[in-house]
Amino acid sequence: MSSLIQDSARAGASVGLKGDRMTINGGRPLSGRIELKGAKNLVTKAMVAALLGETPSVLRDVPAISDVGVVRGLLEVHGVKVSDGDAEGVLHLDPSNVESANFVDIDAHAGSSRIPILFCGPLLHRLGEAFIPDLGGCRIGDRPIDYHLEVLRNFGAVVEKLPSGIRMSAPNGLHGAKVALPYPSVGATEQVLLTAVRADGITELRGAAIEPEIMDLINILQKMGAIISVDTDRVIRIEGVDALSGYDHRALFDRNEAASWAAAALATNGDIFVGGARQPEMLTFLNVYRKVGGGFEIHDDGIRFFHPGGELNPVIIETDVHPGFMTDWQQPLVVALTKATGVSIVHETVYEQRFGFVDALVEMGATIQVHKECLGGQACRFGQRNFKHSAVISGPSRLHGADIVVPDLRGGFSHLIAALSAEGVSHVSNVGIISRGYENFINKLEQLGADFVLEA
Ligand SMILES: CC(=O)N[C@H]1[C@@H](OP(=O)(O)OP(=O)(O)OC[C@H]2O[C@@H](n3ccc(=O)[nH]c3=O)[C@H](O)[C@@H]2O)O[C@H](CO)[C@@H](O)[C@@H]1O
Ligand SMILES: C=C(OP(=O)(O)O)C(=O)O
Repeated sequence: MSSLIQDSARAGASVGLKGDRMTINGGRPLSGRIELKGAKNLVTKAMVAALLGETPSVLRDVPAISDVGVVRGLLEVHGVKVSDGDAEGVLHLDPSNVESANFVDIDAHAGSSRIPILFCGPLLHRLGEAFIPDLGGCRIGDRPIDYHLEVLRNFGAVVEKLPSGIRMSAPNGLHGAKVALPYPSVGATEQVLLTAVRADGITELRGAAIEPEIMDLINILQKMGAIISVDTDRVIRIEGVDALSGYDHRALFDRNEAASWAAAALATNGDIFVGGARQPEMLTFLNVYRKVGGGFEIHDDGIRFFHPGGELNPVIIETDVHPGFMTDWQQPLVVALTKATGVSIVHETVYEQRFGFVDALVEMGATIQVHKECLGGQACRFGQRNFKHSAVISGPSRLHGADIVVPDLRGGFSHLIAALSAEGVSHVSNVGIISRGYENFINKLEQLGADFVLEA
């Protein structure tokens, strides 16, 4: 096992560990049981929410992924004492010293993840100012932060762009506002929540994202003392309160990791029990999985995903905001679709550049073409903008081993399962990036019987 990858997950190294390479001998079905912890896309935000409390918080089921390490480092820079609990996956977050912290090291966190932008509201409430370094995250599109900045201005923040990041202040405090998002952005919705809960007065957010991870963040904020109602048609109302306390919360499971292992089971002819996965948050994924021909069984303690034998079916899907088909599920599923008999279409409507990873699949023998047009669904924001955001996948293809370089988190997982399902040997570089969002993926692959060697 690569100690580099495991250490990075614990200590929270920021990005991919270049040089980390796996040699994979493909063609073996992945089979066995793995356990999920909390969702990357909730846990990191829940950690930021602890900044809003006047007393310590306890977060449970925290995965050992590098994105958690990044947020931990940022919180510590701001004076939050973060310590591991007695049990695995428990974090204690004590924000009592935030006001006296001297955050000189903030630049060291530039380019590490997208989470720093969510520190704005809590820091403006506590300190009256915030400095946000340049953001990181997967390069799957331009990923602007214009909605975030506009939202913060609506609350009364003054935003100043600097060469190395953004400085923000709130000379007159933050006040509840009427906000309408042009697109239901997950991050901008979280920005509103984390800012409005302690703003003076009432906030009404229209066009909100309603992903399960956002609903769990609302659960946490309510535990802290916030007053938030979720109405129909993407409207969220927040009554600001004067003070919030800490929380004790078990994080929602990682449905994106669950979908990734489900795709791995299908692509490798395997059978994987994903402990901790739940049906309600995966309803849309399960419908597509069934249409493709994947087998699943729902149990109280998880979901079993398996290839039932026979041919897989092609599908036409469109990624979308919740309750649609999550964009983060798309990349691993495309690998399974290379094994389906016929033509599948995947129209990516959330990110304009999320098909870069298919070049490696084509090199491995897949037949995939990407197009600028909106294929197989409704016209989306990218149709007129020259982005290759629709993929046509013709199968079934027999993939063969190749030398590939992991481009991003989900693309990296897709490359892994492509190599595991291929005939022959593949060399996959830059695999450290995968530990941004997949806890102990090396151990899990070992548990599932994958045949590979790690080179540091
Ligand atoms: C850490 C985390 O939770 N990441 C998730 C989060 O990312 P993230 O919160 O960054 O994604 P958003 O929902 O904000 O982005 C959706 C779309 O809105 C656009 N946009 C967003 C903000 C903005 O200010 N301006 C703007 O134009 C983006 O470029 C993108 O095209 O939601 C995505 C969509 O479910 C997921 O793929 C990511 O895994
Ligand atoms: C796009 C993703 O994450 P991030 O927003 O952290 O880059 C993802 O988890 O697939």
